[in-house]
Amino acid sequence: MGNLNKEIRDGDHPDITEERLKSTFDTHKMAAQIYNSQRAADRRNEITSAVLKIPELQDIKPLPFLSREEKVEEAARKIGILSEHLYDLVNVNDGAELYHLNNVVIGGEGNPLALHGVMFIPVLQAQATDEQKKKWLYRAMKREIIGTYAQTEMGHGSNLRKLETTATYDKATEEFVLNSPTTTSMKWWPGNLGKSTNYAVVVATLIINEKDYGPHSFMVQLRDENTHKPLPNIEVGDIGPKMAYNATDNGFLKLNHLRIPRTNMLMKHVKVEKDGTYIKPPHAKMSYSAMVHVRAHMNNTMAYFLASSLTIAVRYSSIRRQGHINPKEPEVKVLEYQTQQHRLFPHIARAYAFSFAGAETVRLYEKVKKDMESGETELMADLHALTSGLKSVVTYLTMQGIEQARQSCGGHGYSMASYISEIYGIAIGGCTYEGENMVMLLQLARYLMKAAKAVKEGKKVEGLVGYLSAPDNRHSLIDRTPEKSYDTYLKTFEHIARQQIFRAFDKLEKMLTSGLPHSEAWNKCSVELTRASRLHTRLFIAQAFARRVHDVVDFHIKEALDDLLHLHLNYELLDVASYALEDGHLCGEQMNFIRSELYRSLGKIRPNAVSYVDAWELSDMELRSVLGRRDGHVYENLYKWAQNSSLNRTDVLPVFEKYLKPLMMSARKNSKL
Ligand SMILES: CC(C)(COP(=O)(O)OP(=O)(O)OC[C@H]1O[C@@H](n2cnc3c(N)ncnc32)[C@H](O)[C@@H]1OP(=O)(O)O)[C@@H](O)C(=O)NCCC(=O)NCCSC(=O)CCCC(=O)O
Ligand SMILES: Cc1cc2nc3c(=O)[nH]c(=O)nc-3n(C[C@H](O)[C@H](O)[C@H](O)COP(=O)(O)OP(=O)(O)OC[C@H]3O[C@@H](n4cnc5c(N)ncnc54)[C@H](O)[C@@H]3O)c2cc1C
Repeated sequence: MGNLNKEIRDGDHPDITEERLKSTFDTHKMAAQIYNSQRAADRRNEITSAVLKIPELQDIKPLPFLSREEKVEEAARKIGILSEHLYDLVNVNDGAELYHLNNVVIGGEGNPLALHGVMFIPVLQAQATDEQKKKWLYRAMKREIIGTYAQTEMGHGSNLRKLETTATYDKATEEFVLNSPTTTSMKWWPGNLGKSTNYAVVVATLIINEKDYGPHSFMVQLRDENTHKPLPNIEVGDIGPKMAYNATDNGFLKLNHLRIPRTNMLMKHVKVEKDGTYIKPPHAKMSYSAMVHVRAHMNNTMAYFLASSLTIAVRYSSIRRQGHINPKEPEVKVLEYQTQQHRLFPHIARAYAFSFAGAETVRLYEKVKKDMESGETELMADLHALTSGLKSVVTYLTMQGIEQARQSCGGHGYSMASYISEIYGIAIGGCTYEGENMVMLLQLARYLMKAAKAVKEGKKVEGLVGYLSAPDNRHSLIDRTPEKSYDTYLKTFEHIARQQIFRAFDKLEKMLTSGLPHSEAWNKCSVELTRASRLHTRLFIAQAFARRVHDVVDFHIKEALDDLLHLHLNYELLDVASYALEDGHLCGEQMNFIRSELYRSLGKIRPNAVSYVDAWELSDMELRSVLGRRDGHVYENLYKWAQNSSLNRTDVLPVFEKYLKPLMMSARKNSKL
C-alpha cells in the first residue's frame, strides 16, 4: 500500500513530508468527494499532466511581473495555443474539464474568452430559438465569433428595470433601434467587451408603440469579423485597470441609434411579431437565466478560490518555523499555534462545505434548466431564492477566509509571491457581480417573508423553508442528549434562522399595520431581513455538508469529513450564537461546551491539515504561489522569484542620478553650512 497522501515525493522539504505521512485518508479519494466523482478527480490530474508536457502553455514569467498589456497578450497567446490542443486535452462538452484547463493554463486573472464561456454561450443556449442557435450558438461554440453579456450600465446595475439603453421597435422596417441616450446609459463593466469580443448579447429596455416592456436580450454584432474594427454607430473600449482580474478587458459600449433586425431579439420564450405584437414569456424572469447560471456555479468557484488560498497558507505554515511553545525545544512550525489553527481550519471546513452545497445547487439548476426548455417554471422561484442567498453568503465568507489566509502567512503573505492578494482581488469581485450581495440577500428575503406569511396563516410550507412549519424545541438539545448527534446542531441552526425570519416578518407587519407603505417599511426592516437571509443560507450550507457526510461510504474519508463537519458546526454556531442566547435557546453552559468542542476539533484536524488542502489537488502551475509550493521549498524560491523584478536589472537606477543624488547632495551641502 502506498502513501495515503498522494503528494509525497523524494526531495521535498522534510517538514511538509512529515505532515503528509500523518494522513489518515487517501487524498485522491477525498478529491473524488470534492470534485463529485473519482473520474472527475482523475481527469483533473490527467489534464494537468498533459498541459505540463506542452512548453508553450507554461507561464512566460510569474504573472505579477507582467504589465496589464502583457497579461492581456499572454492570456490571448495561450488561448490560441489551447485551441490547437483543445480536443486532445479535454472533453469540450464538460464544463468542469474546461474550467480546470483554464485554471491550470491561464489562471483566474482572465482571458479574452472568459465571458464567452461563462455567459454568452449559456444565454444563447437558454434564450435563442433553434434558428438563432444555428446562426450564432454553433459559431460561438466553434469560436468563429467571440461574445459577451452586456447588461450593466454606468448608471444602473442592480435595478434592471431602470436600464436606460432602449430597443425601440420600428414596425416599418421590422428592426429594433438600439440607443444609449445618456452617458450613464453606456454599458459599463461587461467582461471582454472592451477589446476582445465581436458580438454581445445586449440587455435593453424594449419599447413598442411607446410602451415599456422592461429588459430584453438582443444579439448585436459589435465589430467587423475580419478587421475587428467597431461597426458604424458603435463606440466600444476598455474601462481601465481594476483591483485585480486585469487580464480581462471589462468594457464600455455606446450605441448610437443602431438598427438590428427584429430577429436579433432572443425569442425562445418571448416574442415580438412583425406587426409589433408582444407575446409574453411563460415566466416574467426567464430572461434572467444567464445570471442564474453563473450564480448557481459561484459556490464552486468560490470554494476553489478559498481552497487555493488555504492550500498556500497551510503548506507554508507547515514549513515556517517561528517561536517556541516549549522553550527547551526547537522553534515550532507556526501551524502548531492554536491561533493559527483557529485562523485557518474553519475556513478549510467552509471550502468543503461550499463545494458540497455547490454540488446540490448545480443539480437543482440543471433540473430547472431542463424544465424551462419545455416551458415549466415552477421551481424557478426556489432556485432564484437559493442562489441569491448562497452567492451572497459564500462570496462574503470566502473573502474573510482568503484574507485570514493572507494574514496567516505574515509578511510573505503580503508579497505577490504568495499570490493570495490576486486570488483575493479576483474572488471579491463576486461580492458585487451577478447581483450586489445586499440586493441578492433582499431577494431571498422576499421569498422568506412569503413563506413566513403562509406559516402564520396556518399553511404548511415545504422544501427549503420546510423547517419554518416544523416543530421547534424551546431549548437546544446540544450537550443535553447522550449520543453525539449533528441533528441537535442542525435543529439549533433551524431555530436561529426561524426566529430571525419571524422577527423580521413581525417587524415588517407591524410597520405595515401602522400604515407605512410597503417599500418604506421594507427599507426600514432591511438589515433584519438580510440577517434572516444569511441565517437561512448558513443553515442550508450546514445541512448540505451533513447530507454529504451522511452519504459517504468509505470509512476513512467519512471519518475525516466528519471531523471537518464537527469543526464547521461548532465554529459556525459560535459565530451566530448571539441569536440563540437572546431567547435562551442556548445557555452559557452550552456555549462552553461548544467552545471546548471547537478547540478539541482543531486538535483533531491538525495532523491532517496539509492532507485536507492537498486533497484539492491544486498543482503548482495553477496555484502560481511560491509560498504554496507542493515541495515546501519556499525560501530559496522566494529569492529566485525576486530576481524577476525589473528593478533588479541594474544595480543603480536612473532615479538615483535624477532625484536621490541631488536630494542627498543638497542635504549634505546644507549640513556643512
Ligand atoms: C434584483 C433583481 C433580481 C430584481 O429583479 P427585477 O425584475 O428588477 O425586480 P422585480 O420586478 O421587483 O422582480 C422581483 C421578483 O422577481 C423574482 N425574480 C427575480 N429574478 C428571478 C429569477 N432569476 N428567477 C425567478 N424569479 C426571479 C423575485 O423573486 C421577485 O419575485 P416576487 O415578486 O417576490 O414574487 C434584478 O434586478 C437583478 O438580478 N439584479 C442584479 C443584476 C445582476 O445580477 N447583474 C449581473 C450582470 S452580469 C455579471 O455581473 C457577470 C459577471 C461574471 C464574471 O465576471 O465572471
Ligand atoms: C469584476 C466584475 C465583472 C463584471 N462583469 C459584468 C459583465 O460581464 N456583464 C455585466 O453586464 N455586468 C458586469 N459587472 C457589473 C455587475 O454585475 C454590477 O456591478 C453589479 O450587478 C452591481 O450593480 P451596481 O454596480 O449597479 O451596484 P449598485 O447597485 O450601485 O450598488 C451600490 C450600493 O447600493 C446598494 N443598493 C443598490 N440597490 C439596492 C437596493 N434595492 N436595496 C438595498 N441596497 C441597494 C448596494 O447594496 C451597494 O451597497 C461586473 C462587475 C464586476 C465588479
